Amino acid sequence: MLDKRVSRVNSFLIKLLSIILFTTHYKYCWRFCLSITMTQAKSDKRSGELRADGNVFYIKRQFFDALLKYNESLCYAEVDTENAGLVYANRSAVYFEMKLFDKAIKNIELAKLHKYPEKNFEILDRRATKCNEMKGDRDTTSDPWNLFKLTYPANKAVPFIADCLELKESEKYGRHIITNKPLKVGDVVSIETPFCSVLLSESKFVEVPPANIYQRCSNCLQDSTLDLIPCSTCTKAMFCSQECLETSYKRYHRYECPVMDELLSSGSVHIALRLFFIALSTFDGSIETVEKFFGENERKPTTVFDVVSSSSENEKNRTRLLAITSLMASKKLFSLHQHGRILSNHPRLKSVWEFHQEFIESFIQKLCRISDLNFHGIFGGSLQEREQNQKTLPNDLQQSIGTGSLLFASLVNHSCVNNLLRTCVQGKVIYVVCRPVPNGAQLFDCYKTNFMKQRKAERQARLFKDFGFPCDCEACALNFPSPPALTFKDVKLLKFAKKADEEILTLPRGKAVEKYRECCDALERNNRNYPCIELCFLQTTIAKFLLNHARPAILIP
Ligand SMILES: C[S@@+](CC[C@H](N)C(=O)[O-])C[C@H]1O[C@@H](n2cnc3c(N)ncnc32)[C@H](O)[C@@H]1O
Repeated sequence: MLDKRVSRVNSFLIKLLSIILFTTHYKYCWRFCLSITMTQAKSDKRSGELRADGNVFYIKRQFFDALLKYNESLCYAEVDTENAGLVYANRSAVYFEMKLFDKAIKNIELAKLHKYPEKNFEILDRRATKCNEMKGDRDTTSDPWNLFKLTYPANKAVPFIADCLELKESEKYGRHIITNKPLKVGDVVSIETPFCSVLLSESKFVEVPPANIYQRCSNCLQDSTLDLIPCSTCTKAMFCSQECLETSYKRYHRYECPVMDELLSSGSVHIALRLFFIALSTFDGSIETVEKFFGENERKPTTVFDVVSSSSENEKNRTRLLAITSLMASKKLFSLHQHGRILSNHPRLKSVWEFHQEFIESFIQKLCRISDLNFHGIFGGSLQEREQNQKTLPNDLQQSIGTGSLLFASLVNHSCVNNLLRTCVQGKVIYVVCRPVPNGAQLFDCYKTNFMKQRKAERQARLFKDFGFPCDCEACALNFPSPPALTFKDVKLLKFAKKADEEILTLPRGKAVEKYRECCDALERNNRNYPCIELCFLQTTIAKFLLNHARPAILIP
């Protein structure tokens, strides 16, 4: 009994003490909740451990895993020590074994530039000589860019889209894109580099490749067969070239570098903050000028079509920033807690945040609302070679690797019976025509609610909830039947379509391209029968082909 009373008194005293401590030191408790993780520092010890892990994979001829470990090791290598040189030399050995002789030579040069021990230069020189002798041995004809080229001359103002595309505006559709020329199935109408894109390191919503940040360029999202160079300061960003490194540093990485760990685990916060950093750099770091510029141009609706091709790069970026902030925004209210936490602890931006918090919050809130309707997923194929007996599943063709803000694609409206397919090659977003489009007609993407996969009520509810418009596309207005109610009209074509669908992923690249072209022709010639099961099959087949063809040309064993 006595014990019980003592224990109750004790627990009361502990609670009282905690309350006193919390209230007297609440300032510090608050600070503790607010603190952020700064990016992990370089460490030769860690670099050495990772290199050793890479060597184990190299010996087992698991080159993909070896390169990943070497990349991580490079990121941790301290500046001006021999560690980086040793890793570059090891990477050159992997590329030599893979018969990628240009990459092997490039890595030998990098090793020499990064303090690789001079006494061992001889080993590298011998490898370089062999590379030069064996160069040309490897077939690189399977480059996806052979197929992904604009079908028509480029638009003068927007050079990455076909010149037949025009921007229109109407009460019903808002801004939208039409063609002033009939378009055929298979036509490539845009190849867009996102204005800003971020690599995902993890995501609650989609599966992201492991160690994604050591697989692709942090700036343009290219994979470069893992031949990347590290940021010289942080351990969480790699680049496909010196140019990408410098561009990224100039545009945003100088602000991201100290807080990369925090950004990479922050999901969609990352892209909103990156856009804010780009805005800041575009105005030479002056938040006052950013505020003035957006204040003055607030009511000036701008699109990518307003970018003046003869203007300076900085002028173009100002217009592009206005085009981003002119995109449609949702009405949701986003929590800016995480953004604020990062900025208020940022070693360079603390005071900017303190004195301009109101403007920064309203600017970031706007970006979050825009991202809700307009940011696109960026996809990439796995870089790792599969085992022969492992069947390729359509869902595995491309994985989510990043998020991007796209100035042109964000002007393309939705239809449940879309006439465009979207695919991604090396971080660029490509639109390919998948149904004939007559002169003057609108181009439509599909916001994930295709009539072949979902019934009308379900599609309409989702579109209204996520994008706020009542869809009355052809499929919704004419009540297109969804499978299994969808019937066939031409049994011969149905047989062809089924066979093409079965074999498109297993044919060698060249043969697959021929089959794809046959499918495009069949879709073009039989469009009058739309909708029917055989044409829907053909569309699924070309979609699969485009995803598969967009995968990296060189896979790593
Ligand atoms: C990515 S934006 C497309 C461009 C947009 N129309 C504009 O003016 O900026 C997406 C928004 O466009 C509108 N939208 C897209 N497809 C539509 C359609 N089929 N009918 C009506 N509005 C549509 C919706 O408001 C949607 O939230």
